Amino acid sequence: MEALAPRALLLAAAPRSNARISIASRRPCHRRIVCCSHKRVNSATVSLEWLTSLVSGRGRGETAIPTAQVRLEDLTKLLQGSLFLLLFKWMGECGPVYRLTGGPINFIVLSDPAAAKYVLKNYGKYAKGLVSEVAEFLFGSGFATAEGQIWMTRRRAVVPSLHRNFLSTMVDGVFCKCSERLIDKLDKVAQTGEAVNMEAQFSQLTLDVIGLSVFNYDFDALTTDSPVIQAVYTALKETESRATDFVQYWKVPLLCQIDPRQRKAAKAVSLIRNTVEDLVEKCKKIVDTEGECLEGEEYVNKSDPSVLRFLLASREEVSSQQLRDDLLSMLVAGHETTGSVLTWTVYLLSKNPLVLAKVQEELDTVLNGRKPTVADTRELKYLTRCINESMRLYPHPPVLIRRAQEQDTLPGGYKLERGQNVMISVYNIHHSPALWERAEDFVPERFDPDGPIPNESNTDFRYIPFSGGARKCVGDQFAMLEALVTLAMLLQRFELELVPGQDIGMTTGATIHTTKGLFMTVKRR
Ligand code: HEM
Repeated sequence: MEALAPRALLLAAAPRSNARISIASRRPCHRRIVCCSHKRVNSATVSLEWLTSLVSGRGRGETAIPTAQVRLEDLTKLLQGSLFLLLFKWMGECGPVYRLTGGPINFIVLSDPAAAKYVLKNYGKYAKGLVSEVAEFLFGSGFATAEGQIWMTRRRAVVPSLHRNFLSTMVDGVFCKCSERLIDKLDKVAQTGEAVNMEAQFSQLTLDVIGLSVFNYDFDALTTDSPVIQAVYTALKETESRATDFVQYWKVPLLCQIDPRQRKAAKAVSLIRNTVEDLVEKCKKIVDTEGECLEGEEYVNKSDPSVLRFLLASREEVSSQQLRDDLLSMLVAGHETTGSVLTWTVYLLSKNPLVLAKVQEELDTVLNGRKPTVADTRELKYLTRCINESMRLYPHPPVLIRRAQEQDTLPGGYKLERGQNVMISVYNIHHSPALWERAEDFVPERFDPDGPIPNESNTDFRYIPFSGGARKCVGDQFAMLEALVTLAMLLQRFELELVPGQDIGMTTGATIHTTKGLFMTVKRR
């Protein structure tokens, strides 16, 4: 949820027509960002060391933390919205702990599992901070970004709704149902031989899944192309932008009414909120007419096992607005994340035919053409490792953000001031050659299929696709089952081949997206 397009860095680095920037070899001008006395020069030869050296004197006692050098050639990646790739490059230059700064931006970037573990396990000392502030316009007081007491109470209320009994009901009632819908759609495509954008299909499928599971509402996005998908994407992009805007102009209501970006974001948020509100109202009416519902394990056996129904049935007192914001949190957090996991897993499998063949052999042995049950998913060990490995290579989101609530010292002796923003680069940790053999290769076997499912605890925070500590993902089991069932159904039925000649670039919209889609041809097996 927190991947960043560093607008302030971008603006600071962009060679504007009247930009006054200094040449690397000259003494840096120690005034604020737009320094004044240096001549304009050919942008191609300009280094931006001045930008980073501006703050080299900042924060006494932090000298042990090197500062990343932002250069002009970094602009392309910044413009493509793939800051996380630059964070990786800077890790190579600066090591696993460094400072990233420019204009109002000042982050300590962590690519070290011990430091990440420390920060994630010390929620309280390290709050969500910046993320909560910039995402408030979307999530309101929803528990995905709320802090302190609200977060604690609401997380406690929601977690039982994702009980394993709930998940087993979901496998057939929702995951298989939505996958069948996708299969029907792909069957038609297979007959025409046309290429299909699988990224878009997975985004639609996961919206249908989260709609049914959280609200018992069928968006039917696979058939009708719901506007909610674009709205969620727009709102998350706006969250990213706000995290790195030079001037927080969006705090001024009048400017929000004028600025096209803000108007677009406001429209998107209002669409999402209205949708959630309608669904809550509908469900309330049903619950009222049925009288008191059952809770917990008994409850999930009822015909509507949605999270909303569970929360309405619970004895926990909650305002309508808080309920709506919590559900919105789940809708947004649970949609694109799983969609992106499906996209990149299918991409990786299509690039690794031997791995794909092994997956299909496992599917044929375990399922023999059947739909998977919960028990079957436990036997799909190799496919599970493919998903685990896909989330290592493509973590969603690629960075996590926290803010130090007090002065502190990280493992390794790195001192942080109170209020310091921290970026944990999950992408860097997952790609670090110091931590992984053949770090850039897709090797599902690196996680023993007969061993435990990799997580933050059994890898000592080398593997953290669902984060760790108190704010760890609440939907991790849900997401893994959803991905397993979808891929099992899809890959036993179809051969998916990448359309040749595509440039599958990466960008972020909280999760890692492709830049132009993932076009594939589909053939029945
Ligand atoms: C493979 C898919 C998914 C991935 C990779 C993923 C990843 C994450 C990560 C990394 C966090 C923690 C962020 C942080 O530490 O700052 C998180 C939080 C969260 N996720 Fe997921 N998630 C996935 C699926 C889901 C699903 C399906 C749901 C809902 C059913 C969900 C609901 C949430 C919520 C509500 C939070 C906030 C928890 C809190 O702050 O207490 N996620 N997710």
